[in-house]
Amino acid sequence: MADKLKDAKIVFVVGGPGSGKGTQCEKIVAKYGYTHLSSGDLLRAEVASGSERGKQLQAIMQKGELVPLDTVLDMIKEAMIAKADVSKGYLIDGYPREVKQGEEFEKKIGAPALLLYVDAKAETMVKRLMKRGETSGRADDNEETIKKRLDLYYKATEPVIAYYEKRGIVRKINSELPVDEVFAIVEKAIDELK
Ligand SMILES: Nc1nc2c(ncn2[C@@H]2O[C@H](COP(=O)(O)OP(=O)(O)OP(=O)(O)O)[C@@H](O)[C@H]2O)c(=O)[nH]1
Ligand SMILES: O=c1ccn([C@@H]2O[C@H](COP(=O)(O)OP(=O)(O)O)[C@@H](O)[C@H]2O)c(=O)[nH]1
Ligand SMILES: [Mg+2]
Repeated sequence: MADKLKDAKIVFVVGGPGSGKGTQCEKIVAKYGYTHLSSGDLLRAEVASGSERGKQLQAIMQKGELVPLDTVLDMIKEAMIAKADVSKGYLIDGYPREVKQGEEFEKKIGAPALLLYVDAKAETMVKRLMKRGETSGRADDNEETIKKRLDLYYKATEPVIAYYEKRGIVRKINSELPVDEVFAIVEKAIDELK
């Protein structure tokens, strides 16, 4: 376990593609000063750097598949350590994607205090992503890749929620509501942590 991160407050933010994880994380950062680390954003930054590794990642992400576990975990850990002296807590957004990723995270970094489960209907998520795709420039915001991301979410990521539910740290957030109403529920869950 990374020594610097021993006492870090860790929140996993899990939900389907386009469920609103990033939107809620921004609001948590503004109010609580947490450090927001989106696994997808970290991967996209590597792609944008044009590195050899980035090129391999791009091919995987374009297909809506999962990048090897160690790659993502190393990136998250590095980013966490870089903020360890100033961070009030960490939002780990879009991770774990599968139970194994959660187990590895806990071995190498630490245990989450809370899992925010951002929940919206498949139909809602597809609609939001198609709209976002008009302006996001994200190579994976297209109909075909969205479908694959959704399938993988239900198959690989939903079991993560069941896994942490057994530990009693899951708070389910209905993200069908308007953003501010969703955030009011999120606030309650974060406030319970203090
Ligand atoms: N009506 C409504 N729209 C939302 C809400 N949250 C997010 N959206 C919209 O849905 C789209 C996707 O939201 P994101 O926060 O990017 O979703 P995400 O879960 O981070 O998605 P990925 O980056 O694909 O993992 C955005 O264009 C938002 O404007 C919400 O609570 N209500
Ligand atoms: O831990 C992760 C996080 C993301 N990804 C890849 O990055 C893409 C975009 O992830 P993000 O969380 O940004 O968006 P989402 O798929 O939740 O809409 C995914 O489809 C995966 O290909 C991955 O492989 N492992
Ligand atoms: Mg996001």
